[in-house]
Amino acid sequence: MQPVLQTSELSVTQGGREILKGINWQVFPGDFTALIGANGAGKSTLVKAALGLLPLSRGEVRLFGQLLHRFKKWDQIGYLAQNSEAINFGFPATVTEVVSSQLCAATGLFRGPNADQRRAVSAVLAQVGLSTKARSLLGNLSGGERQRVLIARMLVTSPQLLILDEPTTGLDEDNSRVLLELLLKLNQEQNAAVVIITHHLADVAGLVNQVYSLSGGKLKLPPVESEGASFSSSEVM
Ligand SMILES: Nc1ncnc2c1ncn2[C@@H]1O[C@H](COP(=O)(O)OP(=O)(O)OP(=O)(O)O)[C@@H](O)[C@H]1O
Repeated sequence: MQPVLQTSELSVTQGGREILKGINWQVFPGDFTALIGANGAGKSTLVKAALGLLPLSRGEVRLFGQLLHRFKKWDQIGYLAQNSEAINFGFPATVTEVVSSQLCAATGLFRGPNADQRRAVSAVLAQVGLSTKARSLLGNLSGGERQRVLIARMLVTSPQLLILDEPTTGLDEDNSRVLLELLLKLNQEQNAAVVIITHHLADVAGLVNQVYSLSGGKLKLPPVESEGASFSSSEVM
């Protein structure tokens, strides 16, 4: 089976310091992976580098088998960055417009969504519990609702690889559970690969089938046995 994400000897240097040191990592269709590690370990750096958002100092990345610089099918990948609060939510757009904007690559920026796309937007807003807010301006939403708009935007293209950087930050207990259940459903029913960066392993322990730990610039499978997750003690080579 071809990995949807593969890094080979990936190294990243930031501010003169080597943050990631020769990381070999593979994510396969159907994987549900947690990426854990202390603050500053380099988790966000790893996923950003894997998505071409940061330069590599060494190594290579393949997405769906393609070298990163040749990869074009970005609608196959959904990425939710950390700290979505940094996004300009004052922009005068409605929830529907923001989610629809993700479909622009298919329709062109100045053409409205077609009937299928409008249905997809409605469906994804229902999935994240925002149907009643479809016409609301972003600026009038709570922090948790904004986070759910970004999640809906990420999901509307039905990506096969979902990467979420601490996605439950700002969500209450109910909405965190709804999001994790939705990710599990996409994983199980559509075989989507999910990578979730989290500091709350207990919240995802029953969902994930592997846990990688980042420490000292290296990626490891931690030596833990847990129900619902298979871990081994080896370092990922
Ligand atoms: N632009 C930058 N210039 C210099 N150093 C940076 C830059 N961006 C990140 N770093 C450093 O890289 C290291 C890894 O940061 P990163 O955000 O990837 O960690 P993280 O594991 O995601 O942390 P957290 O759990 O706190 O989100 C940190 O020491 C950070 O200070």
